[in-house]
This record gives sequence, structure tokens and C-alpha cells, in this order.
Amino acid sequence: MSFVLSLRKAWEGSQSMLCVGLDPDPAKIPASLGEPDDPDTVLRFCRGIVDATAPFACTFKPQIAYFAAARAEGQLEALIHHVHRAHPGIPVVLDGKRGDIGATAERYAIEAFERYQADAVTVNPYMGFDSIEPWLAGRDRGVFLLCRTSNPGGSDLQALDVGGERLFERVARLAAGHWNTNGQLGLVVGATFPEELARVRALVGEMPLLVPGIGAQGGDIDATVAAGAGRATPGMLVNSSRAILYASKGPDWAEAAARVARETRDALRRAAAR
Ligand SMILES: O=c1ccn([C@@H]2O[C@H](COP(=O)(O)O)[C@@H](O)[C@H]2O)c(=O)[nH]1
Repeated sequence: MSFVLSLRKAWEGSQSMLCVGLDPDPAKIPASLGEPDDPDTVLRFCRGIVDATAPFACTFKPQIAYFAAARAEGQLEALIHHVHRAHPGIPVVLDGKRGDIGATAERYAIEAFERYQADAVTVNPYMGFDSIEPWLAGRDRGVFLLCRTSNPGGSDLQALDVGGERLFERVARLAAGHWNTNGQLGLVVGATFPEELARVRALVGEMPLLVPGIGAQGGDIDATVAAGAGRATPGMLVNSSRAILYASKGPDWAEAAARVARETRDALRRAAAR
């Protein structure tokens, strides 16, 4: 099954646009789960978050840096395996933002799709199409290219005029055009820039957009949905990580994460109904 089809099924099955981000920071993991520097503590925490929030999520997005920094790559493998086994139908987007020459990109793709068994990845398109092509070899996997990122400094390069259009607009046009050889591409566009999000949506039709920036980064849910929703599909995976993960450090950490995930899903639903 293609990633886009899996995503459509996930949107339908969950009736949710919420992507729960998995960014485990040892300093913020509840002490009751064990020694913060133990990679197995990271796994216990993330597994608990996944199980508590799965009823409200269309996707999960582990950020690879948090696992690598905690020497928890084996635990990331186990976590993704757990999502596939315990919550089939919820795709996993591995956020690595890799980007390199073709030969190296091929290794990165093997890491993401074979080692970690991710359903989709984030990729930095800065090095051009030959750096993206190896990611497209697994036809059933999705690839989200960084387009208009959620951080303020994203404007430094992405807003530059490149011959009558802004760089992020060029990325969007290429991704919706001849770069999208097998219909596997999506784009990363920040919720913190609703005008740019609307512009990208206008350029790419129904293409899936991974939209970080609500929650801890302060993006407005109503403005995000108004700007970025598709016409025929929800069209977006709206990511929230820290606001859900660290809703409580107490013994109720899993319940608190579930509550914030449910509230966020409901706010996204209300915005879509307007
Ligand atoms: O433009 C981007 C691209 C990726 N991210 C990632 O999303 C989450 C956001 O976490 P919050 O805690 O909800 O702020 C994080 O993993 C980032 O690396 C992004 O924020 N912006």
C-alpha cells in the first residue's frame, strides 16, 4: 500500500489530524520511570506515551536526534516495532531531516526504512533531486521535504527570492511537479507561518503536509487548519511534541499526555468543521 493511501486510511480511522511527536528528553522524563540516562527509561516513557495517545493520533513522529543523543537507537527500533504491532494503521514518520549525496542518502534510506521500519521520513532538499532520489526507491514509503520550517530563522534562506518566487515556493512547485516521480512526496510547513502555509497548499493541491509548530511553539490551531487543510482530505499531519509529552511530570504523566492529545485533536476537529 502506498504511504498516501495508508495516511488516508489513518485519517479516516482516527478522525484526527494530530501527529504525536516523540522527542524524549531525559531531563524531562518522569523520575518514576527509572534512571534518566538509561536508554530503557526512554523506551518505557515513549511506549507509555504511544499507548496513551494512540486513540487520538493519525501518526507518530519520533525525532531521531533525541534517541541518538540518549544512546537509544535500539530502543527507537523497538518503539517503532511496538507502534506497528500494537497500533497497526498508525504510520510512523521518522524525523531525521537527512540530506546528502546520492550514495550516502542511499545508506540513510536503508537506516530509516530497513533498520527502523519507518513508514515515512523527513528529508532536507537543499542538495537537490539526486540527493532525494534514493529515498524514493521504497515505493510504499513517504518522504516529507523541508519546505517552510517553523523556526524564525527559516526565513533566512527559505524566503529568498529565486527568480520571481521564494525558495520555499520553488521547493513546493518542484515537489508537486517532476520531483514527485511516484507520488510519495509531502512537505514540512510550519504552523507558525499560516500565510506561507496557505500559499504552499495553493501550490500543491492535496499533497500531505507535515505541520509542526502548534503547542510549545505557539502556532494557532484555527489559523493552521484554515490555511493548510486539503479539500478532499484533511491533508495535514499537525504535530505537537513537548506540549503532549511533558503535560505532567507526576505519576499521572500518561493520563495528562492523553488529555492534551485529546484536547488537541478536538481543537483540530472543531477548526476543520468551521
Ligand atoms: O520546521 C520544523 C520541522 C520539524 N520540527 C520538529 O517538530 C517537533 C516540534 O516539537 P514541539 O515540541 O511541538 O515544538 C520537533 O521534533 C522538531 O524537531 C519543527 O519543530 N519545525
